Amino acid sequence: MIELKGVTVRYPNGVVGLDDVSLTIPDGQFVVVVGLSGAGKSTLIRTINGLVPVTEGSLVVNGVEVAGASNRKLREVRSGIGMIFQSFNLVKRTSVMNNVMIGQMHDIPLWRSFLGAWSAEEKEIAYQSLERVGIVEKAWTRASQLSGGQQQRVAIARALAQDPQVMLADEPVASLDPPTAQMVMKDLQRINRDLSITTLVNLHFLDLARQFGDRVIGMRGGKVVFDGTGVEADDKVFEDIYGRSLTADDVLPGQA
Ligand SMILES: Nc1ncnc2c1ncn2[C@@H]1O[C@H](COP(=O)(O)OP(=O)(O)OP(=O)(O)O)[C@@H](O)[C@H]1O
Repeated sequence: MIELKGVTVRYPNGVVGLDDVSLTIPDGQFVVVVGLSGAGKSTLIRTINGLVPVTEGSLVVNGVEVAGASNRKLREVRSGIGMIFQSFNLVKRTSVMNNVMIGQMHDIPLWRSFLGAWSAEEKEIAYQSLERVGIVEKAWTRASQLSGGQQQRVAIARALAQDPQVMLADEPVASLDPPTAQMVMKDLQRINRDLSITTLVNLHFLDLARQFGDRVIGMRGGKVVFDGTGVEADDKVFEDIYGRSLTADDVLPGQA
């Protein structure tokens, strides 16, 4: 479970990234977070992962208080959280397999990961993770030779190999074409349902948010301004979240 109570995040330059946010995200929920650029979506994800310190309030992730936590505690929290980024963040010049192995690295001494001296069990976990995203035949391909959608699948497999309780995805489909964006969102949804991994996905396309958000959280100016289901999130709700009328850029191209 993820629980924020009155969480405010103030960056060192004085900008408020989160403004008195209270949220409870039960285990296994699939949550889509929407809002314009600068609304605080990335700050929310980075705060849950302990990368940005909580200025005020309480944030408990899987039973651990993150606000004011020691580096050791933060490492413990992070080991249970898989991260997915817009830009995939793979090591491009090495194989898919090695990239996925990096997901298990918090359990593996660094020298072994450099030598690629993986145990049979570690390899099995990596294969299973690649199977979950349907890309096992690419295990020994260099990451640089994959399409964007394939790279994002490898990034998802890398996160899965970590055996996370929570998955945080920051604009995971923003660099992908519309059909590939659909496929990657379906991968995330299927994994959430099959493995009950609590999943938070930042999105800016409202049609994807409606389609995939069992729960949609709308942010504006660091505050939660909507919290409901994808079905409830009609155009009026999105206009309130965005503080403006909707435009063609707000939907995935080809879906309008
Ligand atoms: N490291 C930082 N230092 C100072 N201010 C920051 C920092 N990171 C983000 N901010 C500010 O915090 C606010 C929230 O930003 P955040 O990146 O969380 O928004 P976002 O909704 O994820 O937008 P985007 O989709 O553009 O990333 C913005 O005003 C932003 O300028």
